Amino acid sequence: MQDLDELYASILKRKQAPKAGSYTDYLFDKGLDKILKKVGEESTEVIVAAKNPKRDELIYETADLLYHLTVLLVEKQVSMDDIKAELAKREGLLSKTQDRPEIKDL
Ligand SMILES: N=c1c2ncn([C@@H]3O[C@H](COP(=O)(O)OP(=O)(O)OP(=O)(O)O)[C@@H](O)[C@H]3O)c2ncn1[C@@H]1O[C@H](COP(=O)(O)O)[C@@H](O)[C@H]1O
Repeated sequence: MQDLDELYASILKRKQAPKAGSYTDYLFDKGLDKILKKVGEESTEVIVAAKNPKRDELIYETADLLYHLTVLLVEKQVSMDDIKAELAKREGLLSKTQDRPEIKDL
């Protein structure tokens, strides 16, 4: 079992200590444009899979997308804690809008 924090840590480790034959290293070597291309491709594959009745395909493609997104975050030096902090801010904002329907409807 690997959660997103562990995935981030192993990708960051590859960035700091390259390992021969690692696909992650290959992406870092190719650089930002290649990583962005993969994020775009994997996003499209998630959309296609979601239109398909096979639940397994959506799970597989989502895992691919999360992996490539995590490579992008490491490349851009954005941490999982940065993302969690942003989500936490929204949680606060959302609970406030629940008390203010005029904002929720915007
Ligand atoms: N979670 C993943 C993961 N998900 C997908 N992939 C790789 O992503 C690639 C995507 O396949 P595609 O067919 O889309 O691409 P491709 O045709 O092989 O390659 P491109 O020429 O398109 O770049 C495959 O080679 C997968 O093995 C991953 N590679 C690594 N990880 C994790 O990343 C960490 C570091 O692993 P290494 O890359 O082995 O160092 C470990 O925790 C791994 O479990």
